[in-house]
Parts: sequence; C-alpha cells; structure tokens
Amino acid sequence: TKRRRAAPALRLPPGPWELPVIGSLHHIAGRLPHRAMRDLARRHGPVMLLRVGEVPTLVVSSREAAREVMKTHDVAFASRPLSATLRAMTDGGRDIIFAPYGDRWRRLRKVAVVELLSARRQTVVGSRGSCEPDKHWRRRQVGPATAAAAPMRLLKVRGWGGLNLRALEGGLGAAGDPAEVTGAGGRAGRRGRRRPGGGGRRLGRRRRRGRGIHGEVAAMLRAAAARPAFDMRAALPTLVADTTMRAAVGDRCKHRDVLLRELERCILLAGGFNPADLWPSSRIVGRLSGAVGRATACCDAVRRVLDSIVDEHLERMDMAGDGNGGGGEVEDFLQVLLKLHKDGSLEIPINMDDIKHIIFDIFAGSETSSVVLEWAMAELIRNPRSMERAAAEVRRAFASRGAVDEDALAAGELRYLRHVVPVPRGTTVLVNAWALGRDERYWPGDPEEFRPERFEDDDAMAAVDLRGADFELVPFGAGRRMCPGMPFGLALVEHALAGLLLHFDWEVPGLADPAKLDMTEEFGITARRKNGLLLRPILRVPVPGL
Ligand code: HEM
Repeated sequence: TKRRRAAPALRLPPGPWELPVIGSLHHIAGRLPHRAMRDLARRHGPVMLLRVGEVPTLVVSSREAAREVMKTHDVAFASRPLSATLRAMTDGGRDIIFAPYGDRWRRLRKVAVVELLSARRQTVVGSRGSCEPDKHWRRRQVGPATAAAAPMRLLKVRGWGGLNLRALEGGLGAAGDPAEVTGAGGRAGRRGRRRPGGGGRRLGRRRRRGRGIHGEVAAMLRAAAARPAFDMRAALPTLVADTTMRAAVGDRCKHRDVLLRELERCILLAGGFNPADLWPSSRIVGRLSGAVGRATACCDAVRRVLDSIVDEHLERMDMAGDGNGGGGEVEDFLQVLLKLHKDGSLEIPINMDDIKHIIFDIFAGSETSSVVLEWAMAELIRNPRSMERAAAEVRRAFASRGAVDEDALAAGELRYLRHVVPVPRGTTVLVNAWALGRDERYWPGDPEEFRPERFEDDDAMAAVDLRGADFELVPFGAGRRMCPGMPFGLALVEHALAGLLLHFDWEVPGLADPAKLDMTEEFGITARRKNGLLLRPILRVPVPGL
C-alpha cells in the first residue's frame, strides 16, 4: 500500500518478531491484552509486530525499546492512533489526548498546563489559600522528601500503567521542537506565567470558590466515618471527579454521575478491541460492530451535559460583566477557555465544541487517579505489614495535627542496532507499561509482589524515577505526550491516601485472610480492578468537622 512504500526504519532486535495474530485473536480479546502481550513478548522478544486484524501493531516491552519509542523517536511517535471508535468519540481528535501531534495539540496542551495543571495552578486549586505556589513547587521538585512525605513514597504502586497508545505518523528521526510543553513538571511549569497564545497578559489569579483537594478529601473522610462499610469503587471516582471539576469548571458538577457513567462507557470502548477498529477497510464489519454508533452516542451525551455547563458559565460571565463570572471572584479553567474563544487571542482558534472536548479530557484524564487509589488500598489491605507501617508513619506525621497537612505532604545498550526493519507508517505502537513495571529483569525477586520497600533509600531501585526518565517505570508515560496531569494526580492520590490511613484502620467485611482479597484486573484503556472494594473503616483519629 501507499503507506507501506513510505516505510521508515526503526532499529529492532533480531528474532521472529512479526506474528500474525489473526489466528489467535483470543490471546488479545479473550484475556487481558497487556498480560497476553507480556507472555507473547517473553517468547518472541521485547519488540513484536503483531497484525491485529488489519492493523500493524508494534508491541514494545523492554525499557530500551520503550526509550526508543518515547525518547529517541519521540517526535515520530508523538501522535496517538485514531481508530474509527476514537474518531467518533473525539470528533476526529478535537481534544488534547487524541489530537494529532502538531501546532494545534501543542497550543491546547499549553493552555491546559498553564491554566489548570501547572504547579502554580495546582496550588491554587488544591490549597486552603496558605502556601506560596512557587516555593511549594520547588520543594516538591528538588527537595529531599520531608518526614511527612516519606511514607507516601513507600506507597508507590509499581506498574500503574496499562498500555500507552502511540501511532507512527511522521518519519523516524525528525528533529525535536524546542518549544514543546512537556508537562507541568517541566519547562511549562517555569514558563507558566504568561498567557498562552502569546498575549503576554497575565490572567487574574483570584481565589477559587469552594474547596480543593483538601476539602474534597475531608468530605470523603467524613462520609467514610459515617458508614459501617465504605464502597471505594463508588467513593474514589466521585472524589476525583469532584476535585477535578471544581478546578475545571469552578464547582462540583451536578451532572457528575452522568459524566462518570459516560466516561465508563468511553473507557470500555476506547480500550476494547472493536472489530470496526481492527478491520477498518471493511464497511460490513464497521456496520455490524456498532462500536462507532455507541461512541457517537457517548460523545452526544457528554456534549449535552457540557452544553448546560457552558451555558451556565456564559450566563454568569454576562451577568458579571467583567468577563469573570461568579461576582468577579473566580476564574476557572472553563472561563479561561471561553475568554480565549471570545477574544480570539489563541493563535489557533478554538470553537465551542473544542472547549467541551478539552473539559471532558480533563475529567477523563484524571480517572486514573481513582484507579491508582483503589489499587493502593487493595494492595495495602492484602499486605497488612505494609499497611501497618504506612499507617504508623502517616499517623506519626499528622495525628497530632488532627488532619493531613498539605504543605508537609508536598515537601517529598542498544541491541537494537543489529537489525533495521521497516515499520509501516500508521503502525499502532503499544508500549506495555504494565509489563515493564512487572519485568523480572528490572524488578528482581517477585516482580508482581507489592513491596513498597523497593523504593526506600537504601534499595537499588530507590532512584528509579516515575516522571518519564526511567523507562522501566512509566506510569505517566514519557516524552512529548507524557501526562500533563501528573502533579495534580499525585497530589490528589497522596492526600487522599494519607487521609484514609491517618483516620482509619481498614478491614474487608467477611474476609478473615486479607491475602485472599480478589485482585483480578479488568481491561480498558487503563488497568483497573475488576471488582469493587467494600471496606470497613475503623475510626482511629477523629475526622475534623464531624
Ligand atoms: C495518578 C494519576 C494519573 C496517571 C497514572 C496518568 C497516566 C497517564 C498516561 C500513562 C498518559 C499517556 C502518556 C503517554 O502517552 O506517554 C496520560 C496522558 C494524559 N493525562 Fe494523565 N494520568 C494521571 C492523572 C491525570 C490527571 C489528574 C489529569 C488531568 C487533570 C490527566 C490528564 C491527562 C491528559 C490531558 C493526557 C494526554 C496528554 C497528551 O496527549 O498530550 N492525567 N496520563
């Protein structure tokens, strides 16, 4: 085909790396794909080209190969594959997560980083209004972990990631763009004081309405204290959704449950191996599959909710007259986007639909935080010694203060040269982050075992960085498309977990041996727990406000 003739070359290891998967699609569809692909990689090597339906799919399962994709050839792999389902869901990539790499993606991401996810904003969003943003950030970035942050480091859950989706769009070896916004922890954090789009005008930094991370976590803890059994599966996504929407649209969203339900559908559709996506050239398969129709329905339902949120905002902004809405006290992310739309100051104009996609991205992108929290709680329940140690440390740090203190928490060869093999343009690339985080070569001992002590100072693995520098642990991805919500996600996860461990001991009702807790995984675009997590809270440190 045309695409094949234009094939660039990627350095790959020797071996039988091209496998037709059509005959054994059950490997992928019937089991968890990341686990199935890890097993295939053990037999066939860390770089395999699978043919999943008609789609050439390069599966990458070693840190060297992951580095090739996400660092050496980051530009070539800087787009994500847009299957028919994803195209329907995102109006052809009008959002940030699935926007094709280029100027438009760069500018949208920059707006999100600067106006919502940067350290400065994160502090505003999460704070009780007390700490200085820059100091707060610097301490988080370079400072040695404080005593309070130490227990949280113990709780790093290895291999959070599922499959990182990338697509080979451009040629390999293209020059990088020095003006890239890589994430809130990088250059963007330092540059994040200017208005995106080059306007140079500083956006108002007013105090936000209501509470941020601290307040939402406190509300969850009060709810836990009032119940004999606490349903983590319901509570954690609610916590994350409320915190994120407060930051994005200024308040809790009254349509939160509808958005969560639609998000659930999107995640299943986006991560599923839909026939329409695997045989894109077949109209019959496309029609029979129904996935595109379901994706369009999801997209429409989300748009209806966001329509009403946007209308309310516009009304408030009109009434306030100063363009800020809410009586001049608040400027949330949606207002920033609406103003950019109205005054056209973003070099690449955004329309109202784009704005809705971006807001939903923020809502959807943060979902991972609740997945991580639920896994962390489940692992701690199964490993009472780790739980005991973590809870003891959190209580030592915070019990005398009566609550988690945000400021204290914040203070914390290429063997591929042998063969050069053509990789067709348009190939889907799956970096199996899940497999990397469980690889015996990088995590000796029992790599599947939850052992937070791995990350303690005297262990060889303590220096492994989860911010995209060490490719055996890439929960937030790496390179240009790395997660821009990392500081926000980490702050939320750490704060919520510290609160849960500070105030309560936890038990599983009716389960005598915690080691028997069900840990089955479910497949979706993120690696989630299959079954819920109903836990009994036993109050240890009074919850403030009760
Ligand atoms: C613990 C929490 C989180 C984890 C583990 C996580 C993980 C990830 C991963 C693995 C990627 C793909 C990176 C790649 O392709 O290299 C990603 C992308 C993204 N995440 Fe997160 N994330 C988290 C929290 C958040 C939050 C809180 C937000 C927003 C509020 C967010 C917004 C996004 C966005 C917009 C992208 C797409 C970036 C782009 O394509 O340019 N994430 N995240």
